[in-house]
Amino acid sequence: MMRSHSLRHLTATTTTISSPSWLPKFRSSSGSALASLSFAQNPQENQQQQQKQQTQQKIYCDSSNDDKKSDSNRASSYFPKRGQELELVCESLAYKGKGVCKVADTGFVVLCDRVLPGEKFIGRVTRKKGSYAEMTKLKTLSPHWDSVDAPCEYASYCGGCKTQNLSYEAQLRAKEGQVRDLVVHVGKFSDKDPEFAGIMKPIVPCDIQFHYRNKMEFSFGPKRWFPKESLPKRGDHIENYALGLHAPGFFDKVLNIDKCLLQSEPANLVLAAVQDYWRDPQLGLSPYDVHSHSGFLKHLMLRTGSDVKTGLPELMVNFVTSSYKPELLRPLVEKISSVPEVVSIMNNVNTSVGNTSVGEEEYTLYGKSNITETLRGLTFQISANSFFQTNTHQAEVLYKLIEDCAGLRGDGSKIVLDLFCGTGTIGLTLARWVKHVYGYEVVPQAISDACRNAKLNNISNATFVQGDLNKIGGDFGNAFPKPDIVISGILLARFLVH
Ligand SMILES: C[S@@+](CC[C@H](N)C(=O)[O-])C[C@H]1O[C@@H](n2cnc3c(N)ncnc32)[C@H](O)[C@@H]1O
Repeated sequence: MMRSHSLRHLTATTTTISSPSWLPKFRSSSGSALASLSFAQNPQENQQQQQKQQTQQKIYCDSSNDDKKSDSNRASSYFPKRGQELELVCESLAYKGKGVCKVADTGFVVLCDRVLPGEKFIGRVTRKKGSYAEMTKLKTLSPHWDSVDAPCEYASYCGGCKTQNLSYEAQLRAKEGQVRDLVVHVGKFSDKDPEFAGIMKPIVPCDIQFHYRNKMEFSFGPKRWFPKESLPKRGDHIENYALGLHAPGFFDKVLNIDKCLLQSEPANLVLAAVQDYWRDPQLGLSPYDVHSHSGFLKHLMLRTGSDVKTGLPELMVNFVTSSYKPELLRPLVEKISSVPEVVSIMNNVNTSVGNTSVGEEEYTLYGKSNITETLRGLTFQISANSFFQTNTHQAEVLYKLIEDCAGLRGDGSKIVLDLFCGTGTIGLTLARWVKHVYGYEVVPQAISDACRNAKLNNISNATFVQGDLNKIGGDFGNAFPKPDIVISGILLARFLVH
């Protein structure tokens, strides 16, 4: 890792955006000052697991270059037909949790949802996508390694979680593989480079695997979606309407759920209270239909923060509706406000036909218009549409890691540039150690949150500027002194290399 006088790029997450023209301005002269943070690798790889992987590779992967060449030749001439059934073995997990499989003898790549590394299964080809195909799983023939019982009753078909039946250690390894692939193939770093370990940090597992999410968004829908294996039988009583999470890959299919293991217990109490009441015909509430664009209730967003003084959870409930009709929501608001943790009930009105939850107008129906959270000893006010790291517990760990990687000596001499700063949380947690923080972000509300949060924490050495970083000109760097540390919360690894 570079010493503090050279420029560092700290990457909290990696995402594809094009490299803007101004970036070279901020590259260090040595060109290698990179501290990329990755939540991706378990350093204590279990030996047995490695053996399993090696065995599996022998069976399913071609490792020699010659084999790869002939594989790609065979793959280019082979294409499975739509509807064709194939017996495959999942080799690894791709981004978003799809299983990567190769058709025997051809090397042709097929992606399949809900299969896990090592699992042998029969699947049906659903569509062609460029040089690969997608399929759905029909039947598992032999289970994957590291199989565990998923604690959530909806896990096998809910779009919210895809790998709950894979042990946490295996999930970490899969994520590590994905980040490594990005860093190597997109970022063009060599994992053979002795300095690679300094570029891609080892994964830091989270101590809590459930009830960690501080924000969940559920959708309302006119019809409940059922997976094939649990379709209702003739004569079954089926409640109308749905409130829950989407079926994987479908914006218009809502799986009704009463409880989500990702969110806090108080958030589950609110979800249960809404489920219990919103269908009451006397309320006259209707779910929004994404096809006919009729109906009132679009989304239910639940955010959990904590009271700064007591540390106890505090909750924001945000109803996203297609029009402003507060009288329709009043009975629900009365019921939900009786949950002691609820301190804020908001209404975002979104009249567009899109599925987004950010309203053109926002109203406070009960209590305050934001909730609070504490991070690295600072207090943050979070409004309905503010970006805030969704795992507060792990954000604490991540931000500590950023502080450590930045190697700040606390002499107040450094300039920090916090790109894609959201509500400014990373920059603000560093502000106490540096001369000045400059934050850039496209969402105006996030910028006003950042400014408010700076004030709230008596931080005066931070400047936040609203703007689209994809559209800035060559004079961008004139707006602030040459930075010593560049943080980018949304970044393509390639960005960092050249
Ligand atoms: C993943 S969030 C990270 C926020 C912050 N760095 C943090 O860790 O809390 C990414 C942020 O990038 C912002 N963003 C996305 N595209 C942008 C662009 N073209 N210009 C400026 N900001 C952008 C988003 O609005 C969002 O707040």
